[in-house]
Amino acid sequence: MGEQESGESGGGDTATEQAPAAKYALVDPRLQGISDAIRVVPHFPKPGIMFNDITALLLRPGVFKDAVDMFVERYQGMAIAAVAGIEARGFMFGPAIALAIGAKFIPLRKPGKLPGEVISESYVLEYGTDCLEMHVGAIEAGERVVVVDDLVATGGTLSAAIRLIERAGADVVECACLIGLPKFKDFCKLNGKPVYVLVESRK
Ligand SMILES: O=P(O)(O)OC[C@H]1O[C@H](OP(=O)(O)OP(=O)(O)O)[C@H](O)[C@@H]1O
Ligand SMILES: Nc1ncnc2[nH]cnc12
Repeated sequence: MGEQESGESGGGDTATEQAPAAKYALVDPRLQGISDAIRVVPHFPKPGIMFNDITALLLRPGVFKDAVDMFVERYQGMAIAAVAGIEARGFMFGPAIALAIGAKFIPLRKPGKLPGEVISESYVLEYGTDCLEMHVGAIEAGERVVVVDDLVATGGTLSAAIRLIERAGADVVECACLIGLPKFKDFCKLNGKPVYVLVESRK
């Protein structure tokens, strides 16, 4: 696999030359179900954005479990102390992964939501700007962390998450997303950290 780790890349050229329905068949059959369960909504939340909606996947317990299982299989046994989930959609996958691998879950929240002392990092989005916050003391120096979100587009959100965790002295082992937008293929790593993506956005 390349520096942008991808669940779809393991089958090499043979997989990418298949008809769309068989795109992931030679890599891991679960990936096709995951890809098919993601709804693409054109022009949401504003014109020109092809919105990848994971709520349809959440309605299908078998597919939802496949996605969580694939991350669990990747990170179990890697001495991961914490899974950091990005609000809001990273909260839908991160806790299940954390429990399964015996790690703590750290919510990285949008501004003003955490009651304790926080550190903050701002970032630029595909459709705006935002900020992530983490409680001081949630993580200890030297701990190994996986950052989880549903999707990577520009990589700005994950980069802010990495900066937050590194400011606390912890080690980001990898970032994990269900979906990578095609333009993200141009990135190799974010802040020097690998990004593992299960499927590429269909449109
Ligand atoms: O790679 P990027 O360009 O940074 O974009 C990816 C981020 O955008 C979406 O979240 P959004 O900010 O829309 O917030 P939400 O989860 O609260 O809807 C998505 O869930 C990622 O967190
Ligand atoms: N195209 C997209 N679909 C869903 N979430 C997103 N976050 C940023 N870009 C997105």
